[in-house]
Amino acid sequence: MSSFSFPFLRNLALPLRSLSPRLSLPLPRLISLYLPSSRLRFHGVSTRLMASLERKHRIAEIASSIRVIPDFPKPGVMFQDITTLLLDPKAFGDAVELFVERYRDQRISVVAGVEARGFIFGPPIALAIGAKFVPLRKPKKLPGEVISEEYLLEYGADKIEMHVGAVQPTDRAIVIDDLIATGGTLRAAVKLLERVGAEVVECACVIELPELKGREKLGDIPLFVLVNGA
Ligand SMILES: O=P(O)(O)OC[C@H]1O[C@H](OP(=O)(O)OP(=O)(O)O)[C@H](O)[C@@H]1O
Ligand SMILES: Nc1ncnc2[nH]cnc12
Repeated sequence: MSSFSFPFLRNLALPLRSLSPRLSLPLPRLISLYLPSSRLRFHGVSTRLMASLERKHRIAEIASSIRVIPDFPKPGVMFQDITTLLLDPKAFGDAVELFVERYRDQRISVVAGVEARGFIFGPPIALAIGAKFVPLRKPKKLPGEVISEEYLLEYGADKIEMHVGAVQPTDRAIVIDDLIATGGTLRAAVKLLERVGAEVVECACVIELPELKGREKLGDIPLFVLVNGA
């Protein structure tokens, strides 16, 4: 958002240019020299407000790009389909960017992604923040020695596995998935990481289904989500 989106700055620009024709300072710098401090404070608040509105707009676009399919894969489930989000590069990029903004300066060394849809969001986040990506896979997919955790789902039971040696006790990890429903999957992921001594800083999902109260299963581990699903 340029400073000149704010009308009072736009109005100030013309007289300043004529007052200081020989000054070769960039216009924003020129304005900051002339503006009273109260105006600067106002400008700071406006910039924060614009950033917050911009963030809300990006989140609304992400939410509207997710398709909801009733009764899939079984009656009564409102399936949150993120494949339509992936078809929209702006919304997909914004989703990744919002996670990157949150974790960039938190010394995260591991991004653990849950199969299958955590494999879509996890790797670009890991690359952007300079962390390793660790896949948490469904049973019998990983070729090396594994540890595993079983869990219950909204529609069935499952198990996830992690390679022994992929995560060290010194690692600071986040767990990424597309969605939290009952929370069983993320709880199993957290348990895997904690069993090898890593610190789990937070779990992060694009979508939360708040009615299923999944975040309560995570205990003390914070959960960060972008949107609520129906
Ligand atoms: O909070 P929970 O109740 O544990 O459910 C959330 C999990 O369910 C979905 O995956 P699913 O198990 O359907 O596997 P898939 O991604 O391989 O389709 C989703 O991607 C999460 O991983
Ligand atoms: N309602 C839902 N939509 C998409 N994935 C899910 N995983 C568990 N519940 C789900």
